[in-house]
Amino acid sequence: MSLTTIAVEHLSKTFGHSPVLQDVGFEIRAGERVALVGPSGSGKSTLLRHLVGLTKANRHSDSRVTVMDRCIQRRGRLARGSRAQRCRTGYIFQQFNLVGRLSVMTNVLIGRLGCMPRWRALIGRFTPEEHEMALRSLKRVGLEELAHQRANTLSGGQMQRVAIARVLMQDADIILADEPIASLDPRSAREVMDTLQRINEEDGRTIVVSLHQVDYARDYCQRAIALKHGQVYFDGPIDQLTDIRLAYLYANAELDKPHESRFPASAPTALRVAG
Ligand SMILES: Nc1ncnc2c1ncn2[C@@H]1O[C@H](COP(=O)(O)OP(=O)(O)OP(=O)(O)O)[C@@H](O)[C@H]1O
Repeated sequence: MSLTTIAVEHLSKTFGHSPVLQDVGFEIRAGERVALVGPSGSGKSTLLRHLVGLTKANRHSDSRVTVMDRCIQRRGRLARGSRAQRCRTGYIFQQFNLVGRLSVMTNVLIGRLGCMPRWRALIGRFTPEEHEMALRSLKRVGLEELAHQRANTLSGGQMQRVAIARVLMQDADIILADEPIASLDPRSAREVMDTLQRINEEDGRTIVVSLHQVDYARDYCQRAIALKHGQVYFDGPIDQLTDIRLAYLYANAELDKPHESRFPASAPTALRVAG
């Protein structure tokens, strides 16, 4: 397997008459911790959804999304087997998406459904090994003591950590987190980011996390990909996403011109900085 774990080429997406992503391209290596930043509406969620085939690119574009050497979609068509591939990519949402009336343990076990034989998934029968695995996952996010509590009795931060434990059940090599801390208080947000960082460092799982709060990106990620108006505005080490670049990222203006490209420039204003 190559070191590149996610490759996006010429990705364009238009909703109605609104271009949301325009010729986006980048590569992410296995084990990286990448922050996806940019103003509201710049296309962060749309981009993440393309990586798992939940959204398809424009048909007429020459786009391609490859994850762990397997094509997910090409020219706006899902590749055969892309659903199975989804199992290897965990997805965490801002709103946790837990089933509130079920126990924490059952919510975590649900993460295993996509990897089980269909008949067993249909009747929801989990093996003792899967129960053990769920307990281990809960332990890793520091919530094993809450295993039998109903999910809707947890705090937001705890719910998000349960969502991370659920992703661990997939044994996914890649975790995509779409604004996982947007609705959390600062302390819970740190706990969630600490958990993601620990999983990245201990397991080498690749983490791509979209964030509104750039301070968290600076504290927890090595690299930033910044989107502006659906184009890659910056791609490089997080410490080079300077205050002035951030000011321009969030302002209605352009500062940087392409230079020192590590990958083919995907947009006329993209700044790519070699790590
Ligand atoms: N299914 C859809 N149909 C139509 N428009 C959509 C759809 N999904 C997203 N959009 C539009 O695409 C644009 C980008 O949305 P997206 O959610 O990807 O941005 P974002 O950068 O994640 O924003 P935020 O940070 O506010 O979540 C927005 O204008 C949004 O309204």
